[in-house]
Amino acid sequence: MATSMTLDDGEKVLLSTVLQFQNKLANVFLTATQLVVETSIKPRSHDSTLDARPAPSSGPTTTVIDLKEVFAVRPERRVSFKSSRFRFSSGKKPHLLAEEQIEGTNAFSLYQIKRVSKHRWRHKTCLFVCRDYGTCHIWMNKIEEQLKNPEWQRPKRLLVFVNPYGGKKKARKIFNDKVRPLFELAGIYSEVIITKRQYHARDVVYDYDLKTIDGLVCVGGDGTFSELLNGLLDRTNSEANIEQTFRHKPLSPSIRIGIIPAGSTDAVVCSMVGINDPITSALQIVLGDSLGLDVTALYKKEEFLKYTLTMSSYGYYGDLLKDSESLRWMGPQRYTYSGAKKFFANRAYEGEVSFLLASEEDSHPRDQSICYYGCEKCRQAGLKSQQAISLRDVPPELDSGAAGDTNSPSSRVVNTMRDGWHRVKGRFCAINLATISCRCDLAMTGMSPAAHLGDGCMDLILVQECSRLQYLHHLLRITDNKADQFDFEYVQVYRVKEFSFQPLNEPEDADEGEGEEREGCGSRWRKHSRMKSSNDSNSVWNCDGELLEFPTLYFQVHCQLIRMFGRGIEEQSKEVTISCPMCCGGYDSDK
Ligand SMILES: Nc1ncnc2c1ncn2[C@@H]1O[C@H](COP(=O)(O)OP(=O)(O)OP(=O)(O)O)[C@@H](O)[C@H]1O
Repeated sequence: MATSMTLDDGEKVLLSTVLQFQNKLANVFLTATQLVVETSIKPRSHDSTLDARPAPSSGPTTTVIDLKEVFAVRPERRVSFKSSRFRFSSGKKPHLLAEEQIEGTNAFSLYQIKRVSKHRWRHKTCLFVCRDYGTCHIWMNKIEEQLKNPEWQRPKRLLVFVNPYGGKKKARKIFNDKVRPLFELAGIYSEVIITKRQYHARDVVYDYDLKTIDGLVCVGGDGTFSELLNGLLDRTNSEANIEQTFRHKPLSPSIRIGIIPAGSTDAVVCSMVGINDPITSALQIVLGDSLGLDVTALYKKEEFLKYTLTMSSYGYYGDLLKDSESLRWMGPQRYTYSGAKKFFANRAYEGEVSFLLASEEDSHPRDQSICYYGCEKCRQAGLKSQQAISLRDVPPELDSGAAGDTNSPSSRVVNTMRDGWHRVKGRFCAINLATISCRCDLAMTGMSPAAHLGDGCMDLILVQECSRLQYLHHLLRITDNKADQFDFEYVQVYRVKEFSFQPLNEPEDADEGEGEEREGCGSRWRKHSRMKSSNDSNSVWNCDGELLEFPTLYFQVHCQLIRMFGRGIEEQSKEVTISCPMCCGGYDSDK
């Protein structure tokens, strides 16, 4: 069975035999990355070992299975090898008529990803029947060996946090019914922690022996993920003696994080996968793909507060969050209710935003280039940030004088300062800063549809004071997949690297000396949600769904600081809906 032949594409054949596939005899060739099945063949009658014929050329009878998308190989019940006696029992599932005269099985199934509509993944099984037990054993072992390809970095041990409190409170069920079976099938051991309180996940991450696991998984919403992210980054910095001072350079953790959506918004998952579907996310973790995500460091003036990843908003979304906090009993509906309430209030807040524009080559939020799987912009940015890691530019001089106006619309003044910083003074209904596109059920293309996952930039969206009707137009466009939500005179959007906001009336610090401090930790971890420094003329910040009640903040984005399990959004046109009753119908993971 072992062979020295190669396929047409030059891949070395590791194993080749005649097997039974879809009730037909087939030449099957295994390489390090593929299983090539050539059907419509007759075995040579004189060949008692049923060794395969020469390498197949691709044609209509050739099926290529990409092993990168296979996550398990499992024995099946024994089946007659003779194709005339190979029959299915009733129904879709290929339960086979067993012939159990010889001990051990002669059949195995491959568990492979299948793409269904709208970025949704499921899995299918492909059954192969061998002539005898020995052949089956050799095939299964050899395939398992290839699935352990170290380049694919598939996790074997995971620490899983399940938040039973977030979203519709279904995280536990989602994990047990939909995720755990897939992890077990893929041979992944998972230690499960059900979170008991706020910051439980963060505290565990801080103390856990991370060397014993290949990744962290959060079954929850953006808030739970944010806790893991912050715990992990704080710990990584602390262990590397990096002080989280103003504009510090955080170190990238070596461990990856995966998210199974079970929250209210699930913006991180939607932006990474294109859909909030627990099975799809579980399958992406199982396959071990990696994705670098930008992370934004957030400072209160010069004091480091935390890292954020989705959206930080002042004005409308800040007020909305504040109002919805006491309505958690309503579940995700609370956001719709508070959203309507704050829309009718139609408040605007006065202040000054300063930002450092991304360079031209970093693209623009309205260039309509969507961040898809294999995104070239993110790849280039990742390379660039690796090279430039030690060549950080000088800190901004926020107080330096204005050097001139750029494209200043009548309603405001945009000043460019000597060091490339821009400044806009005005009254704003909303100031939104999106590190990633922030897709969710209500806004399927996201708050900033062309934002990238790992280009080292944030999209700054400024909505100037406007009428209710005008604001409604803008909001409706966000929920409309095809319309441009930035195409209004009162909306400006910029791609930026750094950003700061100063309200017109700086409130006095009410939280000096308050807040929780974590001992033995490089950084100070405060309970920011308790921090209050607002007054009536100011709004509050909604940072990744957490309320920060003082307005003067500074943000700096770090290119691909965290590595996630996932592959990014696949372009719809490349997705294929596979419907194969012979081998795919039986073991759908969504059953
Ligand atoms: N057992 C628990 N009891 C109370 N709060 C908890 C518990 N476990 C975790 N939490 C907290 O629940 C908060 C909300 O969780 P999460 O973000 O996952 O859900 P969500 O807010 O509904 O979803 P999203 O953030 O996507 O809108 C987190 O900040 C987390 O600290």
